[in-house]
Amino acid sequence: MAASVKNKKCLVIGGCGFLGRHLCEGLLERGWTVNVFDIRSTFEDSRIKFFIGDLCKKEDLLPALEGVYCVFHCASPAPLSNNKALFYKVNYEGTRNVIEACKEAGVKRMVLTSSASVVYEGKGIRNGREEELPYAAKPLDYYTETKILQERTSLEANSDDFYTVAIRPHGIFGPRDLQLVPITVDMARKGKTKFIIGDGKNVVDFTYVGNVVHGHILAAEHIGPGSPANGKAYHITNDEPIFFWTFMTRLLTGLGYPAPRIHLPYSLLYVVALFLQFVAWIVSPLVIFTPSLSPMKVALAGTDHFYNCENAKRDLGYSPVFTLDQALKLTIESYPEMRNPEEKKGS
Ligand SMILES: NC(=O)C1=CN([C@@H]2O[C@H](COP(=O)(O)OP(=O)(O)OC[C@H]3O[C@@H](n4cnc5c(N)ncnc54)[C@H](OP(=O)(O)O)[C@@H]3O)[C@@H](O)[C@H]2O)C=CC1
Ligand SMILES: CC(C)=CCC[C@@H](C)[C@H]1CC[C@H]2C3=C(CC[C@]12C)[C@@]1(C)CCC(=O)C[C@@H]1CC3
Repeated sequence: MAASVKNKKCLVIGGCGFLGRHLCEGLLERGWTVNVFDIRSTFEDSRIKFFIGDLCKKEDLLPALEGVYCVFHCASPAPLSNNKALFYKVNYEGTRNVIEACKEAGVKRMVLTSSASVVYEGKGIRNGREEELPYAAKPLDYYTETKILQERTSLEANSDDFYTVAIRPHGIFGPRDLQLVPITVDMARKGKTKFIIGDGKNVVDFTYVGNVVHGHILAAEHIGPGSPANGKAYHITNDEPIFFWTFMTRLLTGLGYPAPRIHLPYSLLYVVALFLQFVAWIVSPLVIFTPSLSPMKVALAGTDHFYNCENAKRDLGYSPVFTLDQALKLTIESYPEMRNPEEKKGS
């Protein structure tokens, strides 16, 4: 049964990021008192108390944890940054630090933002269930490798004195998104979205940020003494699997760009991505460069990866609040600056 959270105080670690800020807005609407902890400041809100610091430093965290009922840990370095040292420092060592600081400050609950990619290693996943999918034995990138360590550490910390739960969103998109929409538009403006990787029939989940926020808040309201959610991981999706390339076509055409139309062999692109990754590794002692075509991106664009969220429905009372149609409309409308500048000239 969901606990009453009226005026309970939470801390959103990573609250100045894409998901974090939406989470703060959702929590405030739900009646929570919200503190934000982040390494940077990106917005102001008189209802929120901001703490700027590094989650890897306990002395930075402790003041922000005073009187906190639940911590939402959704901080991470940028998923596609490929910075191995930073991923380990923040996602693994930093999360251990967050757990220690929570216990020292007497915080009893933590909701971790994990990722559905923790079970993904480039092979197709269709309607994947949490209890049927092991952690990826061969993660495709350092980000995923450290998200696995982060989730495992967080769930192992679960006890009757400190309740933890992990939310595994997949392919989050929405207003103020820093990954999916900006990268896709950048590719479109460089003429790189005319290609379809593979046969274009791979089915995936994309999850609207409002639904991810809803899942996080439900998780915080449900963990506690005797809850089946304690120490568990939950897939949170839109529950509307879609062809990856149908989603991309709707996003691109909705922003005034042409639809992808030229098929390229998946295996060829994957080999090219592996070669570029090898070259980047060879030259890394001299220069750091992150190829835009990575094995992870190619795999995500060319294989099935959609997940079952029945466990979240059963244990958390989750169901998506926004449909994919509503979500795409809200997202496209929120990005006037991302529209194709050529469409005006053509009209
Ligand atoms: N975007 C997606 O599609 C998905 C995201 N996720 C997970 O959701 C969470 C949020 O992702 P998203 O909102 O996209 O990411 P963002 O990068 O937008 O937000 C993360 C925030 O955490 C901050 N941060 C990073 N390092 C530290 C640190 N050492 N101390 C304090 N704050 C720090 C970031 O600051 P800075 O920008 O300066 O690094 C940023 O403000 C992440 O855990 C991610 O793994 C899971 C599935 C899909
Ligand atoms: C037309 C075309 C190929 C556009 C590129 C879209 C990509 C930028 C996104 C498609 C799937 C997205 C995705 C993530 C980042 C952006 C994409 C690769 C994550 C890796 C972000 C962090 C996660 O935890 C998992 C996400 C999986 C899906």
